[in-house]
This record gives sequence, C-alpha cells and structure tokens, in this order.
Amino acid sequence: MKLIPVTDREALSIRAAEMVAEKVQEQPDSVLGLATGGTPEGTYQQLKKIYDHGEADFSRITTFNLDEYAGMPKDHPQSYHTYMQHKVFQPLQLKPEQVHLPDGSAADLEQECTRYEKRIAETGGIDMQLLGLGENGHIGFNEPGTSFSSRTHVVQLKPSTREANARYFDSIEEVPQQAVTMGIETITDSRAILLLVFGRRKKEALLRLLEGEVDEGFPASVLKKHSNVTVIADEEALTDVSAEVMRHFTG
Ligand SMILES: N[C@@H]1[C@@H](O)[C@H](O)[C@@H](COP(=O)(O)O)O[C@@H]1O
Repeated sequence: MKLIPVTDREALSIRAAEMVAEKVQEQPDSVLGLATGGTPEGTYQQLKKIYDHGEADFSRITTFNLDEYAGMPKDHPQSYHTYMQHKVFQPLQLKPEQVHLPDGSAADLEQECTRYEKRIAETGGIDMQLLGLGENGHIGFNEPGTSFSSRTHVVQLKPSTREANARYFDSIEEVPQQAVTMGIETITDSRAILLLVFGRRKKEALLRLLEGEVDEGFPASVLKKHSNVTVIADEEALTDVSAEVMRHFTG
C-alpha cells in the first residue's frame, strides 16, 4: 500500500485524475471501477477538464460502478445511475454500452448480482478501481463484518451508513435500506486500486486503515493485502497519522 499525501481536496482530485488519465493513455481500453459519493466528485471534475483539453480519449474505456441503492428507480435524483450520468457519463461523453452499474430496480436482485459479476468477468476484470472510504471502514457498500471473499451481493445498509448518506436526501426516511454492491473480493480482484480520502470526517477511518490490523470488522483493511493499492489522502484526513507511519507508507 503506497500513500501519497496531498495538501487538500483539490490537490487530491487533480492527482487522482492524473493517475486515471495516465492509465487510460497507457491502456486505451482500460476497464475502470468507479465510485460515487462526495469523495470522487472533484476527480471527475478534473477528468472533465483533461477531456475538454483533448488530453485524454475515453472512447474505448469500460466502466463498472461499485454499488447502487436497491428499490430505487434508476432515474431517481439520488440514485447512483443519476449521479454517474450527470457527473461522469455525460461530461466525458461515454456511450451507454461503455458503462455499467448494478440495477437496483431489478425485480430479482440476487439474479442481478450474478449478472453483474458475469459482465465484469466477460470484460476481463477491472484494471483500476477508484474507491472512497466509509467512516466505518466500508468500501462500496460492504459493511463491517462482510466476508473478504464476498462477491457482488445485496446488503442491508447499517444505520451509520444511511445517516452518512442522508445528506443527499430530504430526510433519513428516504435513504434506502438496501443496496447492491460489488463484494470485497470483486473489488480486490482489480489489478490496481486507488483509494481517495479527504477531510476531518475520515481521519479516524484512515488512521485505523494505516495502523490497524487486517480484519473483516473494518472492510477497507483488506486493501493492505493487495499488491497494488495507492492511497491519496489530504492533510485533514492525515491529521492523526504519526510521522513514523507516514514514512512507512510513503517510503
Ligand atoms: N457507497 C458509498 C461508497 O462508495 C463511498 O465511498 C462512501 C463514502 O462516501 P463519501 O465519499 O461521500 O464520504 O459512502 C457511500 O456509502
């Protein structure tokens, strides 16, 4: 696990976008795993700038999203489908056949999980997976206690996760109870992982990731067993990380 400390959210977004653009430049048909939430928004804005300056060609990439709320119509304002259309697919002019999200509105969610896994396998797997970090250490919607060998599955969202995401809804009651998420092993099968962490809200989770044990009680800790993980974190998120731990992960 390699740590890249940056000053703030903007520097993180610029650096992350540069790394994604470099990957696509070196491999135009890259399969990218994409995240939602507040963390990657700046990265997507920077990718739009890179694209508008003609410095990257995204016409041959394939994308898979980590997760989607269940029991929500695709065009709901707070669905991840809507988030991705507005923040990534339209700005980068990606075609429908290039992009994939779990269908949280599917009648048979278990069948949808199987379909999603099959589709990922058909494309040869994910070359680079973008991740945010949940405050309780969740990655995607894999909550604490999720098996490290889990594949795409339906999850019951924990109250803390629903509360953390309620800021995007009019009320907590509107936040779905379930979601469809790539499993932890689906994520760790990616050939490269880019974990983005900024802000004071994530400092405890980042400290636990860097200094804690590998344990299913903290899903993100699985990343310490992966051979190609880069963590980009800003000063606020790194507040409590000791100089010794910084040296260990940046050396
Ligand atoms: N399902 C998403 C995750 O993919 C995201 O990484 C996490 C952090 O969100 P944010 O980036 O808004 O802090 O929360 C949500 O639960």
